[in-house]
Amino acid sequence: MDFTKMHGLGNDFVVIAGETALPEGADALAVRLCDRNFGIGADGLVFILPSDSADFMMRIINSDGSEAEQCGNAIRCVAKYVYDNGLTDKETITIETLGAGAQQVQLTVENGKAAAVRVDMGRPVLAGLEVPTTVDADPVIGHPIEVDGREFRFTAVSMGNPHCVIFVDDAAGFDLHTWGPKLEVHPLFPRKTNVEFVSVTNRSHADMRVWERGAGPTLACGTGACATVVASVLNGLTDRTATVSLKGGDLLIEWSESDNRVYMTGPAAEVFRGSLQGGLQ
Ligand SMILES: N[C@H](CCC[C@H](N)C(=O)O)C(=O)O
Repeated sequence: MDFTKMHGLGNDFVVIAGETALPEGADALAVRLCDRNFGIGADGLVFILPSDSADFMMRIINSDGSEAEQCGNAIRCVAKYVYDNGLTDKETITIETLGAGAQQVQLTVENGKAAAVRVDMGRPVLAGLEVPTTVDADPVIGHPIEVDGREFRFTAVSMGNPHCVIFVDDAAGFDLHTWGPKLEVHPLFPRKTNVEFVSVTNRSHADMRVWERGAGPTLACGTGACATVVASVLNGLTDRTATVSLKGGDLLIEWSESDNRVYMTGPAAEVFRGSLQGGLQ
């Protein structure tokens, strides 16, 4: 069983193509392969599968074995993989995910390889009960949430997966490891949540650090960057097009006023290829 190690701004994945459906035990396999000491090491395990409604389907399993509905950095990696490996010759393709259906993906090709990738990440879901949260409001902006005696104010956004966006003075210096895991499992989020700490520097730029549901601290989060710009607009802090700087690099995000869809542009990279001894067991 061959695999390809890829990343989007350091948010890294083991990518497996060629299966016709999600294999039995994909959760346990993700835990094993994503282990950075005893496995390959990655934030998630990604399967490229056939689709009835798009050119390809992507399914993503976090390193803790939980399946996510959507993954922005992984979808750019999948787009690069299918083009670079000749599974398609189209530079505009569609990829289906559980959380957003068939999404249009535009490749920028350089020297025969996909370089930058622009993804239609779909429409944000802002109704609190649909994110989901337990807050019956639409949208949920600046809502109080308390953990260990400390109160934060969050804005809730779903990009197919849930996000808890909190504005702080210094995202890069914020104590992500203390507060991220507590907020990830807060009862206000029935399906847990990704947590973004954001400091806005001007109308077209924000710094963001992320604690991901099911993966912990990652260097970048594509859906989180989308949620960051949506929340920043809802809070009157940025314009609808902004660059989000993550620990692993920058993503350009546009929340289009005309179609209410969020577009994400960023890189994807292949690091190495390998084969799994003993297949998918
Ligand atoms: N951990 C996320 C999935 C990966 C999202 C992130 N890596 C991205 O690039 O969007 C979740 O459980 O919702």
